[in-house]
Amino acid sequence: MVEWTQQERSIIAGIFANLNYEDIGPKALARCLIVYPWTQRYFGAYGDLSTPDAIKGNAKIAAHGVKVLHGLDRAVKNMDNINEAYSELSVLHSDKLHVDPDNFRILGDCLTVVIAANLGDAFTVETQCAFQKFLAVVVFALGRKYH
Ligand code: HEM
Repeated sequence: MVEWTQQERSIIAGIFANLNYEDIGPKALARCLIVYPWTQRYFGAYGDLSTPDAIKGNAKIAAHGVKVLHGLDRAVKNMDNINEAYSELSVLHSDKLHVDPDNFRILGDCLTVVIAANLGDAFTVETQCAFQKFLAVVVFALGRKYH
């Protein structure tokens, strides 16, 4: 079981309490698709992804970016039982969507970049440590139902 310090808990809660989901979610997913283009293969039904501008202006991608970010709320609200919180989403991404689980880490990295750019100096080393740990636990939980 993962142990969280009070400081880690308050940093994670603080990041999400101040997060603009409609801004950060689309930016993180768009970066993922642009910087790591093989991740586009799962979004074939989303329309034009042919250029970085097309991806950044794609409303379906933007909406899905918001949805993914809200998917992380589940972990924030269940810090002591993240595996259980993600068991259904893990099955979905593995059995139904066949998303390569390496991509979870990649998306997490893109999210880190976007949040860091947004927070500027407030994204301290302590903030990055707590957020990185949080993402590692989420990525592990999402990968649990792969077989
Ligand atoms: C932080 C990691 C991730 C979280 C929290 C997450 C969360 C979610 C959520 C909440 C949904 C909607 C499920 C539903 O409709 O019931 C979803 C669907 C989906 N996810 Fe993820 N996801 C993550 C990573 C990824 C990655 C890395 C990819 C591919 C590169 C991906 C591809 C998809 C696709 C293709 C769908 C279905 C979209 C659709 O139905 O239009 N996800 N994800």
